[in-house]
Amino acid sequence: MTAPLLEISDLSLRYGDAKILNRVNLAVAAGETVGLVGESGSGKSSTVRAALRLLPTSASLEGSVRIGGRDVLGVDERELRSIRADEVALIQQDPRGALNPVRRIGDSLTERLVRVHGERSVDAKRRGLELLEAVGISRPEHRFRQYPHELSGGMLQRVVIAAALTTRPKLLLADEATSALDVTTQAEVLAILRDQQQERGLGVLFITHDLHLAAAYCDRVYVMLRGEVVEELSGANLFAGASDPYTRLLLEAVPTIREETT
Ligand SMILES: Nc1ncnc2c1ncn2[C@@H]1O[C@H](COP(=O)(O)OP(=O)(O)OP(=O)(O)O)[C@@H](O)[C@H]1O
Repeated sequence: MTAPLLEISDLSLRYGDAKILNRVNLAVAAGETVGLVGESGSGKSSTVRAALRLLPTSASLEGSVRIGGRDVLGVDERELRSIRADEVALIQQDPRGALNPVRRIGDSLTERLVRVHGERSVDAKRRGLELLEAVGISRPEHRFRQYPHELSGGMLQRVVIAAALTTRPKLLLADEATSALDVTTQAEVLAILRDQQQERGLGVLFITHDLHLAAAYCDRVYVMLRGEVVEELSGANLFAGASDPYTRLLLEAVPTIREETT
């Protein structure tokens, strides 16, 4: 087996006396979709943000995170920027928060390629347009010139996915990336992510509250409780195979959780 794209080992996180993560272990290999589920506050987002060193300075971290074999917690700022630029992309729940409201879609889409990767703007534009088409946006030239407020939430999330893919990451961290979308748009966006993943052999860490979605969409699923990974199951076996009492409780509470999140 090849080395995982993301390997989190014994990761612990504290803010002062508050212990947020306790010896978290998880891995994502190329081509794999790995779910991370657990109730609100269990530490899912903190795990992802810690993996990218996107935490406030008050955070104290122990353990190790390797992305593409590189030691994220040990590298200097320069190498950290290179890991973030080359290896990984983060997609969050709110596309409006991810896009600058006063910049055109096209500029948001191409700026990392031009500014971080030094591509010529004409090449960046070509790639941006190709990706808009790939994520199912019609008339990409027209959309390129528009501003975020002119697009629906579903369309914007497609733009965010396209923007995440511009720099050809190997690993996608999707933190409730489809949770704010209506069911039909969610299904479309998930299908696009799956296509892109298969085409590029991306590894995806997929954080979700939705256990049915995790079971259907993920190859493997980690279950978190109060900052710890309590169980790891295959997606297909999530509902039938859970042995941890908390996982069982979480699964039994599914209708309630789904109502709360809609
Ligand atoms: N900057 C911070 N300072 C102190 N505590 C924090 C900070 N950020 C997060 N926390 C705490 O860490 C815990 C885990 O939060 P986190 O957002 O990782 O959970 P989550 O599982 O992603 O929840 P949700 O699904 O609601 O986003 C929570 O108790 C939260 O209050």
